[in-house]
Amino acid sequence: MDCLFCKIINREIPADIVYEDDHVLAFNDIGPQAPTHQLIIPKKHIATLNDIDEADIATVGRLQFTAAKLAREQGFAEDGYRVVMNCNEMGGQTVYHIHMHLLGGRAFTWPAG
Ligand SMILES: CCNS(=O)(=O)OC[C@H]1O[C@@H](n2cnc3c(N)ncnc32)[C@H](O)[C@@H]1O
Repeated sequence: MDCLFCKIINREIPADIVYEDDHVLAFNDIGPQAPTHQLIIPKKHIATLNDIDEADIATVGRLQFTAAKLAREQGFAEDGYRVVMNCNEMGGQTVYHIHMHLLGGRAFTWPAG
């Protein structure tokens, strides 16, 4: 699979991993946009949000559950944080393995750019 994030899951490419379980991996983003910027990805390769099917519902929910867990563990759950998932070109997606951005440690504006 020529997928950057699958290569990280398989440890073919290094990453600063902050969480892992049977279904989900989380690691620090290489180009952080906040004091904390981590990516939470399913171990199952799903290219975009449009490719999610009924069988993936629990897995996608695990991304959000993990985001809240990481926010609590890193001390910004109560202050507040941003989670973002981008879909396809106009959504800004550049890595075609779905992932939830967890951004914390600063205030975020709305609407997002
Ligand atoms: C523009 C948003 N595009 S995106 O929503 O598709 O997000 C992709 C994210 O992956 C990050 N990224 C790319 N390569 C690596 C890597 N090797 N390790 C960690 N993070 C990476 C980018 O910095 C980017 O924030």
